[in-house]
Amino acid sequence: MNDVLQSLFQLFESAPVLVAAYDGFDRLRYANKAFRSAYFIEPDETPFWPDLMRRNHCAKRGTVIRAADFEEWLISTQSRRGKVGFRAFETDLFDGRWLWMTETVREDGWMLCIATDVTDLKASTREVRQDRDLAIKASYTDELTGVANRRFVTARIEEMLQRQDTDEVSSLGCLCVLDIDHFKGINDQFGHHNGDLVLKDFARRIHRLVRRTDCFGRVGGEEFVLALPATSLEQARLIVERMLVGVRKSRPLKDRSDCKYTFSVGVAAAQPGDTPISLFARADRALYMAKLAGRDRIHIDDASFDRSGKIG
Ligand SMILES: Nc1nc2c(ncn2[C@@H]2O[C@H](COP(=O)(O)OP(=O)(O)OP(=O)(O)O)[C@@H](O)[C@H]2O)c(=O)[nH]1
Repeated sequence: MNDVLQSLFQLFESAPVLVAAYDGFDRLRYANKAFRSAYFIEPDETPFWPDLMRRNHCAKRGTVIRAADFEEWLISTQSRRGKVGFRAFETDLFDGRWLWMTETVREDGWMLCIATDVTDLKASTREVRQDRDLAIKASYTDELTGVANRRFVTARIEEMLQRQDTDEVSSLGCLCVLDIDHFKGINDQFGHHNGDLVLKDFARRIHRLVRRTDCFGRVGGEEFVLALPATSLEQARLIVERMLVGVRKSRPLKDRSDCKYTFSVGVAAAQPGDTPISLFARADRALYMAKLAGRDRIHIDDASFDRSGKIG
């Protein structure tokens, strides 16, 4: 086996295809020579993907990013990156090359990237393919905040519910419904445009605390969901508590330091036989309880306790 691994490693190093592996935290753990050269990575470096993209973008090298605002592009891309088992797309580099990039993702979040140079391939129809990729991206993205939309998140919840390879109820995962408190009041007091900025601030803050294996998206006006596969109620509670603290500190409007906001969360643990609708209904009921109890808090669905017997 060691011989095979060694030969494989040598083949990767000499191959013209770009090969890389990222761990569940999106840290580069392996890149062959072709990959390191395309993205300007030293042999002993293991950067996080966002840092790698940011530094290459600043130096105008590596991937060409056409978005006007790099950080907004990053949030939008990260909210879908590594959340599906496999995807493939065309991308171009500052050096003029076009790559056909594939991403294969394991359940624990590790990702294998393999890219081939397709610069000379069907260049005349490239624009059509790019338009198709942009349309696919748009169909999964919430236009205002850039995070995933209802369609994308629902598909991830379905996948979470299909992973019934365990008897432990708590390890199927949890669904959280997050809703900004008194959002109508924010619109009324600060105006609709500023209300939009609050929504964007919320999406950005929550997104920072979302793990690669989780999925966060906007499903309605001021309503968001967070799917946490293979996560116990106790772990879910800890994750959401950190989000509540982060949002409490936020002052989302530059010129209005008096503008602050909170949100409430309902959490339900997935049960065997659940559908996205039944699970969402329980989390939504828990959200209602959190609102009733005074807002700016988390409420865990009572049935989730009953069935798992304990928290976690
Ligand atoms: N600025 C802005 N407002 C939106 C958007 N979508 C929905 N809204 C507003 O969000 C508000 C939601 O208000 P409600 O559902 O009454 O709830 P709330 O005021 O947040 O109160 P609680 O949820 O009970 O804490 C409504 O006034 C909507 O018009 C949007 O994209 N941008």
